[in-house]
This record gives sequence, structure tokens and C-alpha cells, in this order.
Amino acid sequence: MGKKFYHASHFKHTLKKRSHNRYKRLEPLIKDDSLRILSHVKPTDSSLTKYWRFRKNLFSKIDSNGIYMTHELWFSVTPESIASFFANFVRACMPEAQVILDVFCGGGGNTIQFAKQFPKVYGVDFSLEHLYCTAQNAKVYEVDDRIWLKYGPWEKICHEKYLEDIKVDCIFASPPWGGPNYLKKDIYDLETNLQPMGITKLLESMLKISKNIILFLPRNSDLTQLANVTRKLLGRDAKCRVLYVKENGHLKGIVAIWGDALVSYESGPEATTEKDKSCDEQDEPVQKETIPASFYDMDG
Ligand SMILES: C[S@@+](CC[C@H](N)C(=O)[O-])C[C@H]1O[C@@H](n2cnc3c(N)ncnc32)[C@H](O)[C@@H]1O
Repeated sequence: MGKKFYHASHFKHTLKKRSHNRYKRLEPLIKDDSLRILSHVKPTDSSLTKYWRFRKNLFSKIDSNGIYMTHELWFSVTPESIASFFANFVRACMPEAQVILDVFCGGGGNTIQFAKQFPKVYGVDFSLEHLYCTAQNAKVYEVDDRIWLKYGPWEKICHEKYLEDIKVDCIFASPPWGGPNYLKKDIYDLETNLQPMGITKLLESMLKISKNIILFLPRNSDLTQLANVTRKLLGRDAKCRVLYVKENGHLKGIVAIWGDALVSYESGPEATTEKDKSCDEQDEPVQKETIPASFYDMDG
């Protein structure tokens, strides 16, 4: 598997060697260092100002060396305290785990936090720019030696045989929600709105690789669909755990969780960052409520 992925430490070098055309596309951005964001420099695009104000919530190390972002990543990266919670949660549930696969890895918000906890983290994204950001940000966090990156669309990569042959302990994915309109409807339809495929196909594509799966989804996701897909793909007695994810008291989304070790774990890990600790005193960053899919069996 290693050969199919680009090691984050040598991302530019390997890309240049293996795919000159792709490298050529990135070269101007690399030469100008134009994706680098320094903490004190406000983006020229004023629509990004509201995200820039919270830049330290996304990557706390932005102050030391700057970090790498594209326009899309400003509103897509998982905030660091939340990403750190997810990584700590998996570590607490699966202390023996070694390998995490982060599908839709974006700018590395989750990949980096997983790499702080686990020796091998694989990231997949169909944006070369985003993979470059992940590799560069991983260097800032000094975890690039633990990260391998794969370029391409998940709908194609998930069919590649080598993924089924490796032992991935847990898959994490923060799929695109389809833009800011996701809150316009009371209930978010996970079959028609989630990209690049509906929840059934997405979960099916991942279950071939690991039974332990965590999906970061909109807060208004249709929980009935989660219950249905769980029963359909895993059987009547299977469970899906749902955690409500908060940052500074604001509900940011939910995580849907499958796999015995992750579902049956009773008490969540303590938050680790200073920010989390202070949040914890007022309001938990992640509300650890669980809703097994079978909940709907019991309550109709
Ligand atoms: C919500 S962002 C992920 C953010 C990431 N978790 C982070 O913290 O930086 C979704 C990512 O999915 C990628 N993406 C969208 N469609 C994809 C597809 N079909 N295959 C692979 N990646 C895709 C986008 O390029 C984007 O980087």
C-alpha cells in the first residue's frame, strides 16, 4: 500500500517523480508559496474574514509558522479541538489500533490529530492542492513522518483492491455536506445531499475496508436514515452511535459511529487541549449522547 501513497514528508518530491503533469499543476503554488497563511495577514477575499477570525481554532500552530489553506478549506477544516477529541476518542476505544484511514482529508485537520495518536495515518482527497496543504500542515505539527497521502476520487479509490488487503483499524471521514445550504431544510437527507455518494453507498464502500467507521455529518442529519442503513448493511441488531459535537457551546455537527469497540465504549476520553479544558468547565465540547440504531426499534 505504501507505494500507492505519497509519504507526506516527501510529497512534492514523490509527486514530481511519479506524476510530472500533476506536479506541474501545483508548481506555481509551491514556487510562490501562495497557499501559506500567516496568522497576522488577513485574507484579501473579504468573504473569508469571518473564518479568519477563528483561525486559531482551526490550527493553533498558525502563530508559529503559518499554515496552508485553500479558499474551500477555510470553511471545511475540522476545528482542532474537535479533531483532537475524535482522535482521543478512537485512541481510548481502540488502544491497540495502529492504522487510521482519513477519507476526504482536506487540509489535514483530522489527519494531523490522528497522527499525534497513531503511528500510521492514510489520507485520501481528490484535490491536489488540499493534499499539498495536508502535507505542509503536517510538517508544521511535526507528524509528517506518520502520514501517507493518496490523490483521487473516493468513488474510484474505494474499488481499488489494495485497500481491502491492508489492515485499517478505523476509518474516519468528513465528507462534503454540499455547501452552506445544508441547514436550509429542517432535516438533512443523507441519501440525496451527501457527496460524493449517499450514506448507503458511502458506508458500504467503507465496510469493505474496516468495520470501525466514524462519519462527521450535519447536525440536522436524518437519524432514521442512519438507523435504516445500519440495519440494511449490518443486520437488525447492529448499532450506530451518534455523538453531538459542540465547539464553544455551538452544535457543529454529529458523528455517526459503527464498530463494536467504538460503539460500546462507555466513558469518553478527557479533552486534552487547554481550550478544551476551559470549554469543558462551561460546556462540554462534545456532548456524549448515544443513540443506537435499535433505539428506533424500541420506540417506534
Ligand atoms: C469537509 S472537507 C474535509 C476537511 C478535513 N477533514 C479537514 O479537517 O481538513 C471535504 C474534502 O473532501 C474532498 N472531496 C470532495 N469530494 C471528494 C471525492 N469524491 N473524493 C475524494 N475527496 C473528495 C474535498 O476536496 C475536501 O478536501
